[in-house]
Amino acid sequence: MVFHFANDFFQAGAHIVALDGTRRQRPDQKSLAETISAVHERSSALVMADCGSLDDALAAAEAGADLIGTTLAGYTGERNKTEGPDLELIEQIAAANLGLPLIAEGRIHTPAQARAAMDAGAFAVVVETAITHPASITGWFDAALRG
Ligand SMILES: CC(=O)N[C@H](C=O)[C@@H](O)[C@H](O)[C@H](O)COP(=O)(O)O
Repeated sequence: MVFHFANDFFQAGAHIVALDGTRRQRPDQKSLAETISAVHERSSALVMADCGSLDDALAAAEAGADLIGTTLAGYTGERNKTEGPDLELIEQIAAANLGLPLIAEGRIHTPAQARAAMDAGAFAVVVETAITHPASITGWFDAALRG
C-alpha cells in the first residue's frame, strides 16, 4: 500500500519520494527495507526516510534509504516537540556520518532557523508552513502582537 502511494508520486514526476521512515509498524505490515526495495525496483525515485529519532535514522540507513529527513522529530514520542527545528537531533544524525544527505524538515519557520539547521549539519532544509500557509503565518503574528 505504501509503495503504491510512492509510485503515484513517481509517476507524477517526483524525483524523491518521502515516506514514513520510523521504526513503527507500517499500515501494510511491510518493513521499511521491503518498501524501499519496492520503490527502487520499480522506479528511479530516491527514497527519503522521514525519521523521528537517531535510532530511526540508523535503521533507515540500514534499510536502504537514499536520504534521511528529520520530518517526524517531535511527532513519534521519542523526541520532544521543539519550538523550532530539532537541532540536537540534526547534530546527532550528522555526527553519525551515515553517508547520506540529511534533510532538516519540520518547524523551520524563519531564515535564522534554516541557517541554524544547516549549521547543525543538514545538507538542505525543507520549509513548508512558513511559505505555504498564510493562516498559520497570520496566527504567528497575531500571537506575537497579543503578547
Ligand atoms: C509531521 C508531518 O507529517 N509533517 C508533514 C510532512 O510531510 C508536513 O505537514 C510538514 O508541513 C512538513 O514536514 C514541513 O514542516 P513545516 O510545515 O513545519 O515546515
